[in-house]
This record gives sequence, structure tokens and C-alpha cells, in this order.
Amino acid sequence: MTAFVLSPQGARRVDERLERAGLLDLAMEEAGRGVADVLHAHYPGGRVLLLAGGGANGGDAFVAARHLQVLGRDVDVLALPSTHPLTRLNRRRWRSVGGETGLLSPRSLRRALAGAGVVVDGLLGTGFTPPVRPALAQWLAQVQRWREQRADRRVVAIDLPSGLDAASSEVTDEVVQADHTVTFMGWKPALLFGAAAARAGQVTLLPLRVVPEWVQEHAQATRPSDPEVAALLPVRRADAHKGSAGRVWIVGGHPGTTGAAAMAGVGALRAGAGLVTIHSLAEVPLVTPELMVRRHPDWPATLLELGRSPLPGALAVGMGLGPEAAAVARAALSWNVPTVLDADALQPELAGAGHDRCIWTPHPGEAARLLGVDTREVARDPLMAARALQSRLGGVVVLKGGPSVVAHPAGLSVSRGGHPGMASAGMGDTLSGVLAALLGQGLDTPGAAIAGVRLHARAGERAGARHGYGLIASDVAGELGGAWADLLADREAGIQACRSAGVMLASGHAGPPE
Ligand SMILES: NC(=O)C1=CN([C@@H]2O[C@H](COP(=O)(O)OP(=O)(O)OC[C@H]3O[C@@H](n4cnc5c(N)ncnc54)[C@H](O)[C@@H]3O)[C@@H](O)[C@H]2O)[C@@H](O)CC1
Repeated sequence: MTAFVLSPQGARRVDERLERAGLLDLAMEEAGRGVADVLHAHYPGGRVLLLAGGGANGGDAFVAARHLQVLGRDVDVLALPSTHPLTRLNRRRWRSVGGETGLLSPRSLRRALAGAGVVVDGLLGTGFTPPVRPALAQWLAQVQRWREQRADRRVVAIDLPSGLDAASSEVTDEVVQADHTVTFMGWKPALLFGAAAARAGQVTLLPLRVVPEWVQEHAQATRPSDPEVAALLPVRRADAHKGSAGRVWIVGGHPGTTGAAAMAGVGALRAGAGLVTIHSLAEVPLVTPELMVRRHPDWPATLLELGRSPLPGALAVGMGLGPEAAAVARAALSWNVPTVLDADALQPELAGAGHDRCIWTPHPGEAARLLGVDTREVARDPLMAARALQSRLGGVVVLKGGPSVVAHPAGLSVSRGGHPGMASAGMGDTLSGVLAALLGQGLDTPGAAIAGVRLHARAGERAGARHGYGLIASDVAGELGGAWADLLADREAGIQACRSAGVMLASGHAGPPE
């Protein structure tokens, strides 16, 4: 199923609606019980110490304590005073089943930690506003030291590790390092990006059965599952031929950087394009004989002329294109065919020159240049950066990263998967080829971006399993066919899931070009 990304503001809105409907108690019960079940399944041994803060995050901890006791676990609870009605109610319920609650203090914490095997961090959730107050910072540091002292000690965070700003990828020293985070309703942005995501450890998302449509309504982004992505991919008829599988041009390559164009070409071929031609300024290495190469020593003049010949189904522009990139990209955009813009073609002066069928593919550094901001600002909130870029550039934006964000006119989508070995040269060039290939096979712009990013990441996972951190872009290209087959195996399940949930990922596949 599609998972959703919920900003802290979105979570608050759902919270308010649940409260108005009298359903918050039910949601907290489900959340706390889910924490207990996940904890018990993953960490079956050791005494459990639950730390309950004053807000609803602490209320979840009291519910979890009750259910852990039912599961036969030895449980201690230390809590801060609370004025939150449901947290107080669940504290009373805990007491009514014989549970005791100590007041959280440096001394009580030291004593309880000495006997604990697992700590449940229910101190701060989405209601936290940075910075952490000094008293709390001191307790969080105590928990950190306890965890670091022995390898078998575990921290399970409720909703998100305490001290983490749910909206940001950045961390401060106070943020608890969790082994596992059980989050509710939707992914908080901090659980997806950068150093913040690394503090969460393994993440289990509990969607909660209480009114999922409110979560969808207030979501900041979607996170489609593999079957749903697979539903976007085209399926060929038995009589398919190279003309019906899409004709792609790769416009890139300058003396010294022709490899970039070659990798994009291979990416396009391996993502199913029927015919791929590289138009380059310099001689492109013959990486595979299936690629056609046309050299334009006097471009951009001959390239402009190219616009008068039969145009391809899609093109990718910019990979290793060099100083002429903006002029060439402008000419290519005037042809008005589905176009991927990458690398040297990602020039601020092209804002406003694009059209609806463009996919712009910046990495955070390029995104920062396009937006006129610091790279750190982009990295802190990739969702906001992708949204801002899409408003500025139009079409669809793929903000590359682990994970990548796709911003399209109807919303934001965050990709799944990938492999850390993909942090290597040429990976983006390969992706550009993949995206152009999918556009050439008739996918609409958002559909090509969402499916292409996942296909590329899946190929990266396959290549990573073989080559680890030593994987190179060509390995990923080599796994694209296998990745496609993996995704297609789930296609029917995805179509059914989209229909029954009424979820539109993107309008998807318009059918192969005739
Ligand atoms: N959104 C929903 O509908 C649901 C939310 N649930 C839980 O509710 C949580 C949010 O609850 P709340 O909004 O009550 O907020 P939290 O419980 O996350 O935090 C509020 C508490 O943190 C303290 N606090 C805030 N900033 C601080 C700082 N800088 N230093 C020290 N203390 C600080 C406040 O004084 C207050 O006691 C979620 O994270 C989740 O765990 C669950 O019960 C399931 C349903």
C-alpha cells in the first residue's frame, strides 16, 4: 500500500480531527499496543524501561507498558508530570493493572537503567519544539551513555527519537540514537532523510486503522509501494518492435566527458528503449554496439538543424554537455518532446523555458544553485526544496538523493530503496537514460519519474548485493532488466491496490507510442 509522509503540522491536524471525533483514545491505544507488539517481536528478552514524557508521546508509552505486561514482560515506567488528559488517563489505567510509575530524575533513571535491557523512548514526539530543554537533554544523554556501554542494549523510540525535529533532516547532539522507531500513520520527514534518518534505526510504520483517509488528506507526500510503482510500467504486446518500444536521443558529451552521455545511452537501452542515439560534440566511446552515435563537431548549429528531422519519442539533455549546455538545452526544449534535463543543462537561466513534459533531475548541489540557496538548506528539507523547484521550473522535478523526491503538479512522492554504493559517478547519467526510456515508451511525465527512480533504485539494490560499496553505474545499468522483472512480478497486485484504495500515484501509462 501507499505509505504517506506526514509533517508535524499534518500530524497535528489529524490529531485535532481525531480529538473532535472522540477517536484519539482509540488511536493512542492502537499506537501503544503496536509499540508493545513490535518491541516484543524484535527484542524478546530483557527488562523494559519505558520513559514517558508529558505529552501524548508519553501516553503511548503508558499504553505500551500495559500491553507489554500482558505479554509477560518485566516493565518499569518513569514519567514526567503531565497535563495531557489522555496521558493522565492511560497512567491511571496502568496503575489499575498494578503498574507503578516513578518520577523521572537523574537518580531514578540511573537506577532503572542498571536493570534494563530495552529502553522505550516516549519522551518527545511530533509535539517537540527545538531546542531540547537542559533537564531533558541531561536524561537523553544518560540514555545514550547506557546504550553505548553494551552492544546488546536497545532503544525503541515511539513515533520518533526524542530531540528530533520531525520536519528536518538535521540532528543535534541531544537526539537519542534509536535501534528501532515505531512511527504512526505516516513517515515523518526526519525519518527519511540525512543524519536524522540514521538516528531512527530500523523504522516500522504503523498506519493505524483509525480513519486512514484523514492521513491521506493531510499528507505532505506519498511513498508508493513496489506493486504500485509496477502498475505504472508498460507491458508490451507480443508483436512489439523496436519502433514501438520508443526512440530516444541522448544529447550530451563534450571532450573529456563523453562517458556521461554513453552511460545515459546504456541506461536508456537497459530500461527498454527500442532505439537510442547519442548526439555528442566529441567522439563517444563504443561502450556497447547497440548504441548509435552521431558527432556534431560544429554544434549547436547542426543540433538546431536536427530539430527539423523526425524527432524522437523522448530525449535526455545535459550529461557531460559542457559550456554550450544552456543554448543546446534551450533548442531541445523548443522541440516540445518529452525531455529529461540533467547535469550541465540544469541552468537557472532555463527556468521558464521548459514545458509540461520536462523532467528536471538535480542533485542537492544543483538544486541549491537553481534555487539560489545553500546546499544545506536543500538537504535540511528536501520535500520543500523539491516543491519550490517544481513551482519554479514546471514539469516534474526529481531531486536526487537517498531517497529521491519526485515533485509533480499533483504532489510529492518519495522513493524507496536504493543502496549506499550508488553514491558514485555516473549514477545520475544512468538515471537520465532510464527516465528518457520510460518517457519514450509512453509513460506520462510524473509516472516516468516515479517509476524510473524506483527502477533505478531497485537495480542499485541488486547491484549492491553483488558489489557492495564497489558498485559502479554500469553495474546498475546491467541490473535494470532484472529490476524491471522484479517489479512486474508484483504488477497485478499493484493495480488492484491502487483501485481499491482510490490512490492516484500519477496518471501513469498512456500506452506505447504507435
Ligand atoms: N497524531 C495523532 O493523532 C496521534 C499521536 N500520537 C502521539 O502523540 C505524539 C504527539 O503528542 P503531543 O502533541 O502531545 O506532543 P509530544 O508528546 O511529542 O511532546 C509534547 C511534550 O513535550 C514537551 N516539550 C516540547 N518541546 C520541548 C523542548 N524543547 N524541551 C523539552 N520538552 C519539550 C512539552 O512540554 C510536552 O510535555 C506523537 O508523536 C505520537 O507519539 C499517538 O498517540 C497516536 C495518535
